[in-house]
Amino acid sequence: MPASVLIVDDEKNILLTLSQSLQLAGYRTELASSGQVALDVVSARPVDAVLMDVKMPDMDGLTALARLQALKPELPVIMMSGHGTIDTAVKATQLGARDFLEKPLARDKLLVALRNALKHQAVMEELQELRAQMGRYDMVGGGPGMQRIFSLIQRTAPSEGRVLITGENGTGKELIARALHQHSRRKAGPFVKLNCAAVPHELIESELFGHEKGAFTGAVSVRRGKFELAHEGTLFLDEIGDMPAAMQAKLLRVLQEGELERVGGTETLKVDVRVLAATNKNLEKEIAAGHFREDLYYRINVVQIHSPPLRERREDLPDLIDTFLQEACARNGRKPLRLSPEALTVMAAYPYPGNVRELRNLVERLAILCEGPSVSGPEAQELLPRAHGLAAPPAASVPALPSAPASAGPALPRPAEPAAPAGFRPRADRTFREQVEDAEREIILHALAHTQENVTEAARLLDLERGHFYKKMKALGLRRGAADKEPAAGPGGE
Ligand SMILES: Nc1ncnc2c1ncn2[C@@H]1O[C@H](COP(=O)(O)OP(=O)(O)OP(=O)(O)O)[C@@H](O)[C@H]1O
Repeated sequence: MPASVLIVDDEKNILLTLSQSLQLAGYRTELASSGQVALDVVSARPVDAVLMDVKMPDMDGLTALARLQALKPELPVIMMSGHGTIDTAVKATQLGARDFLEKPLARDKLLVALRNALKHQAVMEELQELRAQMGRYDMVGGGPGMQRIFSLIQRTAPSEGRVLITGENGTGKELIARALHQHSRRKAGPFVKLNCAAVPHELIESELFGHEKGAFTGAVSVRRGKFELAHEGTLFLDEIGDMPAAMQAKLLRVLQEGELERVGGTETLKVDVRVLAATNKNLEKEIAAGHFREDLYYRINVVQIHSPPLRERREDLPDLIDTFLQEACARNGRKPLRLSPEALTVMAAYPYPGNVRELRNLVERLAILCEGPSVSGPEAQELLPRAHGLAAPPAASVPALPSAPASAGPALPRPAEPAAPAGFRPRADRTFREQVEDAEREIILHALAHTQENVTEAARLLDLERGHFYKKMKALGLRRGAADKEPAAGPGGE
């Protein structure tokens, strides 16, 4: 349907000439002889754009513009005037006019202004829609990759279909699983997670199916498994590619029959669970190598959602950085920080082998270490792992960071131990104590980054007792972030 333009002018000839001209260009037109009539039309029915004279009796164009903006702030209005002064044009723009044209109007200019206004409008509407979707899914990113994911979530969530979510570590697979649950018919039920890679092989069966009292040494009481806990809800099997072969066969049976027995039990339990699974492995290759059952693969892979690595969707970086920066500033009780364009350029060039999780950690460090109010290019450069090959900047306020892998490999490599902050330079403007604290903070943040924010694992890596590690974090002003993956109870706790 052609776009409709409301033309507002007290001169009848102008109304008719403009109307003819716009209709010839393919627009529908409505005519209003005063500001008040324009307001009535806009209140009564949808209009795509307004073209309005400034000088009119009764209500002048600027007053009408202010009222139209109050009524429909998103409606694009182009003002026109035969007596246009710079002052009037500035005022009109301040009031929200999209453009200002001088009379007599040149047809070409008018059509270009109108086309631009409508295009701008369409982009704004699209953005609003995306923002609404992001808000709905707790996920940030307006690029084509994320749009595809939002659209798949929207279509898949309400079904009972099993979904396999693939992608490198830290790309947001768990967020996708949670969004699928939150928008499913099971949303009032539980969302239960099991990280198959985090549970010792000998315990995975009892984690999934539960056990009876005395089933094995240490089974001192009956315990319900994740399947039972997820009854009438969703079970998210993270890192399913790491599930031991014997368990794959047992899982297949539950998926086929919806029945299970607790370890050491004889009673058959019926469960109503939707299973979502995620992996950073290529399961087809795992099948070819004999590590994963093909029949299980087809059972869990009814719909596949791939979460691309961050380096393949750099267009999402500004939004992600902005969101994480504001969150981190609020969490650390500091005024909002801004990223300078130079800092954004530096950050956009980094490959993020640890994907969004790594970005989030880097931004958290910025919020803790940068003095602000805006992050400079050298500060951002100093923050990024050196192995990325960026030239060392002159002395900056952020201490140097340890090396990290330069390649953008398929998964975030985890060193056995976090490296000490190599390249740490003494600084004349910090006391010895402050520099020691800076270094401690760096080591802790680095350990957390390499254990995917798992506090227990990070403490273990640094050979610190967990309670001591917490105290140290607190003393250094580091709080547990929202992304903290510390399990609440038992391995893979939700
Ligand atoms: N699109 C996004 N918007 C906002 N935050 C995101 C987005 N994607 C990922 N994150 C954040 O990045 C971190 C890692 O996300 P998540 O745990 O979902 O990744 P994952 O792919 O499941 O990782 P892993 O494979 O290591 O378990 C979390 O803090 C999450 O909130």
